[in-house]
Amino acid sequence: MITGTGITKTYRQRGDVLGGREVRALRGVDFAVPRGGAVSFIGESGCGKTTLGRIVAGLETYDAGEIVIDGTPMSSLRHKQRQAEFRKIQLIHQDPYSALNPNRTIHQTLQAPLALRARRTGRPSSWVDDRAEELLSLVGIDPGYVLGRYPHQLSGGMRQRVVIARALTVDPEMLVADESVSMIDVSMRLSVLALLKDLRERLGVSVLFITHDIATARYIGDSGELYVLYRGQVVERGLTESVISGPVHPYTQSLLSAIPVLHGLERPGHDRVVPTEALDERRPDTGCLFARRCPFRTEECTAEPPALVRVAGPAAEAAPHEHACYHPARRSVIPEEAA
Ligand SMILES: Nc1ncnc2c1ncn2[C@@H]1O[C@H](COP(=O)(O)OP(=O)(O)OP(=O)(O)O)[C@@H](O)[C@H]1O
Repeated sequence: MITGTGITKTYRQRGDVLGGREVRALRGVDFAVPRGGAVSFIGESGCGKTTLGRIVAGLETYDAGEIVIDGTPMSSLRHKQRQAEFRKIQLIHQDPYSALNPNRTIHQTLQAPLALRARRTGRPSSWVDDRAEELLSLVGIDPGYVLGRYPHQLSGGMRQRVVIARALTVDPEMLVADESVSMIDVSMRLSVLALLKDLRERLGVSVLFITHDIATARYIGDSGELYVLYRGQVVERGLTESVISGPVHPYTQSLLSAIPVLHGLERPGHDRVVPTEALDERRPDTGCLFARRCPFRTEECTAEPPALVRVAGPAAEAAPHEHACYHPARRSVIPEEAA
């Protein structure tokens, strides 16, 4: 189980006339990813998704909050121990062109971390090659074909699978896939998604998925949870299906309304949610961060920030459906027509 509480991160950007401005990338984010679970974070560009993914994978520092891995708070550990714990969480680099060393064969790429693992766990050196073959088969590629080759000799899809095989060399508990930095094309994206889903089912590895595409979040996290991030804050969360089929926060509704109608599943309604005002990060917010763009705002919204609370109604679901809004309502969403 991997949890985060109150994760906060502010970047100081240089080059401003006033000598730098602060960007509050994350403002107290709480999350929990159970073992074998799937959690997706969704939100528009700049909402802090990539920052969160990098923090969870131990690649970025945070200003406040706590990450707990299998019951151990990371703040209680020394640097080396913390690194060892964060190794349980592997970020899958979604740019297979730069993620692999071009001067190393796939065998060399996998051999280095596996040899380290063999030493740490007292396994014989013969285990290294067997495991490399096993991992490549697991991600659906023929070891005989790829082991002796260099990255440039492989297709983009194969390279992406090698990147995932390399992440698996340390037997991670969780994979973090940040699709918002993805450089791969649509068909490759789909096969990576299918592979992640398969690995989750077969290995019990949990998946933290970061995307701006609600259809992707639905596919990857069909039995998991969806968190909607807006300007560094979770504004709605719950089981993926309940959030998608019954969003109550106007921001989630505006995200959903941007999905093209593909199968006639989403029906038009009368009160489409459309953000009314462009965002200006420099204006201070006193209440709800979405208030300035929200068509349902009242005075209350700009006075005090709303807390994350349970959606009213029977609470029979495995994970509570929560929202941070003074005017939550199941408004119908009008998706844009597919061109
Ligand atoms: N290293 C950095 N230095 C300064 N500001 C940063 C840095 N990294 C991110 N930011 C800022 O923090 C905010 C959140 O960025 P982040 O990349 O986490 O968002 P995102 O939701 O992943 O966006 P995208 O989908 O475009 O990747 C943005 O305003 C961004 O400009």
